[in-house]
Amino acid sequence: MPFRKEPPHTHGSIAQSAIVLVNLGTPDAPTRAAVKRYLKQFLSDPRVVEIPRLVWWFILKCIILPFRSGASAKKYQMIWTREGSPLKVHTAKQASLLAEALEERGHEGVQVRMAMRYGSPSLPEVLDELKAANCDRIAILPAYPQYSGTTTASIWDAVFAHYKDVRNVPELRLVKHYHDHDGYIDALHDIVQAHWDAHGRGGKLVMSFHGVPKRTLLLGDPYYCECQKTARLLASRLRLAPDEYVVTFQSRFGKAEWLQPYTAPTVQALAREGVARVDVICPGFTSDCLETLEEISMEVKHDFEAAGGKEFHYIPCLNESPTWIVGLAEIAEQHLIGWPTIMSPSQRDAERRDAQLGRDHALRLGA
Ligand SMILES: C=CC1=C(C)c2cc3[nH]c(cc4nc(cc5[nH]c(cc1n2)c(C)c5CCC(=O)O)C(CCC(=O)O)=C4C)c(C)c3C=C
Ligand SMILES: [Fe+2]
Ligand SMILES: [Fe+2]
Repeated sequence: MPFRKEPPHTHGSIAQSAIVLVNLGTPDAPTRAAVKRYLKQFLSDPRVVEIPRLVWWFILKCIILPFRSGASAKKYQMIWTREGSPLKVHTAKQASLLAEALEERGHEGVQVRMAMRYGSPSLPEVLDELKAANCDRIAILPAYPQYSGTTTASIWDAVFAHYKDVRNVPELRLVKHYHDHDGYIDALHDIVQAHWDAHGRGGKLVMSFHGVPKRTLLLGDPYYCECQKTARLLASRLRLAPDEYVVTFQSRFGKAEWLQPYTAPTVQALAREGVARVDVICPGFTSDCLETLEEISMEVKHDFEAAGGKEFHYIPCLNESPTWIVGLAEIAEQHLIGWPTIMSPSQRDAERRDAQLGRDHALRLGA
């Protein structure tokens, strides 16, 4: 197999470390054409839709893309901001705040980038850019706290596919999950507590996670269990009794059964049982996006009120909350261990001397 052309190895150059914060992706614009392009790439991923390729290709091309693209574009128009899609805006800010936080914690020269699994900036372009910046150690940090084959592993597929025809592959670290990490749970706790301090407290805390087909759980995907563990840890940090919170799953796609209970029917049932106020948080989303700002804050709110509920409080995602940036830095730091990102001045001098020796050696070789 031919390998991609790359510049000759530079003897004696000082390799850098990098972190890539990878999120799902989002359309480039809230238009039918852009949403169609995005959905086509997303829904063609065999990790996301597992039905036989030819059958799915037909359904996607003839039914899903023609009908869903326009409807989804209208939803994106409702949440779009002047800076762009909320998912991308928050992920970009998180990446830049993470770089600052790592620097404050004494890490030198760690390049932090955001990338999207679908859409832009794409993983391949970001990984190429890091290669050009001489990054020979890369930690891939998915924006998903809970591992799922449908999301996390799909990022890994894209990373492996990218390096398949690269000769000099960097050292890679893949963060699998952080659903039970103290920094993540603390950040969730602070967001809920701040909301309660400002707006009082409802009768029930609904923790709504993105769903996946139930079949994936039966076939070994740990996603459901990781969501349950996050919920349990958050409830315990908030000192909630079991009857004070409920775990639900949203965003069902297609006709198959997904993880249950579904969010919308659950809040409707709560309203009918006389729960006047619900507080809803989406702990599996680290950035606000279409699924939280439109589906939860608009559609599910409407369902709750139509069933007789009085007050629907949506609690925002972690976004750029200060405790979350600390949490992200702690998670990143655990995966930087052993990489020379913190050096004493004498270690730094030794590294520079060694690089010079490498360059002298290269000159003697005529390289
Ligand atoms: C948080 C983790 C996510 C999992 C798990 C997940 C699985 C999953 N999603 C779909 C189908 C769609 N998801 C869509 C949007 C969307 N999904 C996530 C996250 C997870 N998805 C996010 C963050 C977003 C929002 C993106 C944004 O631009 O804001 C969409 C597109 C929107 C729409 O048309 O409704 C689809 C479709 C499947 C099939 C799946 C698992 C099998
Ligand atoms: Fe999704
Ligand atoms: Fe949705």
